[in-house]
Amino acid sequence: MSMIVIENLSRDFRLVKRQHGKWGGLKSIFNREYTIKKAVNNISTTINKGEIIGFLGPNGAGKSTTIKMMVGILVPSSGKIVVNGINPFKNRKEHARNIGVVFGQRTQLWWDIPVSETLKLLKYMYKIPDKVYKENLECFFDLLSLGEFIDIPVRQLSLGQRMRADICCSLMHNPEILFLDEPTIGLDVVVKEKIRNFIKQINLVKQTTVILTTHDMQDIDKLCSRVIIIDKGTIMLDSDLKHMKNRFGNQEVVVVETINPVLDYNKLQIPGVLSVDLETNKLAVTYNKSIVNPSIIISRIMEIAHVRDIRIIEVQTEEIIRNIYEEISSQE
Ligand SMILES: Nc1ncnc2c1ncn2[C@@H]1O[C@H](COP(=O)(O)OP(=O)(O)OP(=O)(O)O)[C@@H](O)[C@H]1O
Repeated sequence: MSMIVIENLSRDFRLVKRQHGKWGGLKSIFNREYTIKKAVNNISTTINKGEIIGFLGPNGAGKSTTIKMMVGILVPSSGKIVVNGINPFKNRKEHARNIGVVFGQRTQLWWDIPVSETLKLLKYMYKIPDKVYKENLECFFDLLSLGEFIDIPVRQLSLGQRMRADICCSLMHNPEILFLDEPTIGLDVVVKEKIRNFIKQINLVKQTTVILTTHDMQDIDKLCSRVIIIDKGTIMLDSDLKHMKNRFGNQEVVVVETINPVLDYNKLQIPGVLSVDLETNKLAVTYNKSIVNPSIIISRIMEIAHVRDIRIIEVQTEEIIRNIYEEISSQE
């Protein structure tokens, strides 16, 4: 079932053109000229119920602008956007009941009151039935360890506690879709892991659709089944995560520890081998796995060395995304 349908969606911003020279500032007051910035340029995609989408792109690519249109706080310049059957901008009230939103950089909680009071206010605002409120509070209490800080005013919370509170509040009304903008930014590894496990669990149990923007590739690896990469307002890649890894991450490295130094390493110059790095008693062979099978490389190594240990290292998502960004920028 389609949860979000986007067709030829664009959003322009009108920027005042700076006039140069001595009288430039004065001239631009009386005779304004504008340039048009195409922040989102004719994008189309469909997101299904229960998907967790990593919405990626370099700084200024158009991620936040797209999310703001999905959330209903920015009106598109052209094109169509339907979220759970609703036009987000025209039916903002109805839309608000369907979505949860968390921006990592700023909180949506009331600064001076404890999280427990905020939750009661949300119950009232969203008209959350007693049963749903109780069930969700019980479920989120343990998963997010709310007990540590639920009665403390928000302004006294650490970043990790505040983020857990924000995520809890965004889900109390059982939204169909959760928008997360950099949910793990600035958090320590333990809290990051807690938040990722929580999102995964909610997605599994409630089939909540999740749209996630992040610059942390561990978020992508641990959560997302699909990634959409945007740059200069245009979708550059919309792919299943596994498929993306196969397409762009076709390199692996065989790392071998040897008993004696390897002398005859020229025997490893076979088609598909990209590089051979040699240290005393250590050898790292990088190869294209769609051209050569690691077993061939390993058997060649066995012929020329006494092996103590052998490992195959997969290329990390971080590196794959970096390769894709580099490829995108080299096409400009
Ligand atoms: N209100 C605005 N007025 C003018 N230009 C804007 C406005 N909002 C965004 N832009 C421009 O639109 C482009 C896309 O911005 P956007 O914030 O959507 O990028 P982003 O992918 O979210 O970047 P980041 O990862 O840095 O948050 C940028 O060039 C930005 O300067």
